[in-house]
Amino acid sequence: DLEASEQEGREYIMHLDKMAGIRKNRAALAEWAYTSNITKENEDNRIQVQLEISQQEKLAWEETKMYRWQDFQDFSLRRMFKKYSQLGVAALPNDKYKQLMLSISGMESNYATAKICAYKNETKCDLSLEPDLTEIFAKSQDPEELKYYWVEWHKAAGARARQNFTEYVQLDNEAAKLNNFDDVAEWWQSEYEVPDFEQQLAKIWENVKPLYQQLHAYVRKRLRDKYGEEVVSARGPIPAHLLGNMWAQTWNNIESFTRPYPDKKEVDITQAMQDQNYTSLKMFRMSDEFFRSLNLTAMPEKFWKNSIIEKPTDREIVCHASAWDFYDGEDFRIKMCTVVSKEYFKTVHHEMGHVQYYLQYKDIPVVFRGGANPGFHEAVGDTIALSVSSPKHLRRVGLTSGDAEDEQTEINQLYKMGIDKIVFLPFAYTLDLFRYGVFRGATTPDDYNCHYWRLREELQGVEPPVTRTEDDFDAAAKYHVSADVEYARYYVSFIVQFQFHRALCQIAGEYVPEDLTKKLVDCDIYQSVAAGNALSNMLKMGSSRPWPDAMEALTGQRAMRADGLLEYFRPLHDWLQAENQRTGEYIGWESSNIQYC
Ligand SMILES: C=C(C[SeH])C(=O)N1CCC[C@H]1C(=O)O
Ligand SMILES: [Zn+2]
Repeated sequence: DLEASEQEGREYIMHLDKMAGIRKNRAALAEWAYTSNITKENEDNRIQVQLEISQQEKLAWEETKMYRWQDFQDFSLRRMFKKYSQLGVAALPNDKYKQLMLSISGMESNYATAKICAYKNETKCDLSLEPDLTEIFAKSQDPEELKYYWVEWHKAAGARARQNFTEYVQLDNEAAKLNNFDDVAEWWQSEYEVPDFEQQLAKIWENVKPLYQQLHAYVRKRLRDKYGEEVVSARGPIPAHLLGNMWAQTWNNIESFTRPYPDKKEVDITQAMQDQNYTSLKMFRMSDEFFRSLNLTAMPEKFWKNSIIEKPTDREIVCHASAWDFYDGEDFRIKMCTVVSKEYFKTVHHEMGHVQYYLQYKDIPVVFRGGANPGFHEAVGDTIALSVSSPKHLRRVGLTSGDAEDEQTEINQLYKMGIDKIVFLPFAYTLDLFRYGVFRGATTPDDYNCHYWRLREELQGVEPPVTRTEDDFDAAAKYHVSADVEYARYYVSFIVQFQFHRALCQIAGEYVPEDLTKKLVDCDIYQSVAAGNALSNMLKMGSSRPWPDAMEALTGQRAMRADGLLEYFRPLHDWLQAENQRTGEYIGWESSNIQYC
């Protein structure tokens, strides 16, 4: 009868979940071994382990089909079976599975080991993306030098990945179909468990676009003031290499010469950290201390022992920052090539946020050890970093003596946050709109680069520094495209983190709407146990319930909405509109004169 089989089902699935934890631990260890020491031997071992594990997953998957779990009464039990009823890439036959793994690791190792020759010094050809090119894009204000490095990197990491990427699309789509999806786009979107996910992304963009266009217009004017009409036009897109970042995804490195009130003291914590002899470890210790101040969980001993927080000198590793769960309840790690700078301070918090999520949900079934949706996992660390980057907190930890709060300082602060958070949204939206089109076949290999730049121009209002052709493949010059990592999660994160931040600030008594002494922009939840407990209650849920339930637990809202972000930046939006009116700057952009299709 149903009762007995439901009880049998429970015993079976709990056993299967335990075995799945052992498999995921083994897979993570093999992946860690490869990405922390890129050698052919470690790549072969990783693929060998993945193949063996996929066989075991297939057997487990066959067994789940013996249970009529759809009829079970217990919500969690049904949800566990539902998740285990989806096999994933292991549904591919062995040879195709292996081919898919090889094409992805081919792209990823190319990206991780690509070396560039120095500008005006062709004999020095050992520059890496991290830390070398990252540093150059953060500091250089020479358009020709930036153009050179932009072109070289996109050649080495983008064009060279085109063949592998084309193969990966084909094989990953086959895997999607074996999982009853039309294509990978539908598979990726199923992670968000809402039928109108793509419409929600579009709606949010419509809400944020007016603010972005105002910020874009202001920045273009300030760049034209600096580089001249020849380099930055009055009504066109902004050349992508002048925005302080290889992908123009965040513009915080151009703050020093574009901020609204330049005579106000600049808040440059990179300089302060270097002056105070900060080390990478100190940044990690400070982040850990912030989480502990909220009554959240301290990083365990193994974390400090096993993590790799600086680039090794004796081997090649994947430097792109990552946080790891080894699914045994005690081994959690971060791997990143930290440099003492404001950007990496933010990334440390971002990665520590992932590990805190792992710690909060480590005692629930393995299958539920994930973000309520992928965007939630990306939002935890950033939400904490919104408090850390407040002038109040930076003063508290001695990283800035900054002016007392006045209207101009506040606009400078909101501008600093805006060129990090607002400008990121059209970039993130572009990256997966592009890939949705590729997986759906609307974008074919001979349109890859043309469609990529068309979206970049339409949504971000940026243009390539030089002519592009289909010999190029600029999308893969971004880590997540070369590493098969979905990107809409960051778009979601940059929206929901402001809903989380607002809720936590109210719980901490740091934000009271209409109370000018308790403004959202000044909120710092540091040491608020009440806020920490509320955050913990949401994080402990993992993916055991649909994400609107998790969102409601913390914020009382059940929908992802731009209103948190728009409320936070309201004063900046008003200021930008007035400033662009004053200067007569054209809002928006006409099509580019650079040939890319
Ligand atoms: C830091 C990580 C690892 Se999950 C990352 O990839 N991020 C964090 C913000 C956006 C995105 C990027 O770098 O493109
Ligand atoms: Zn992340």
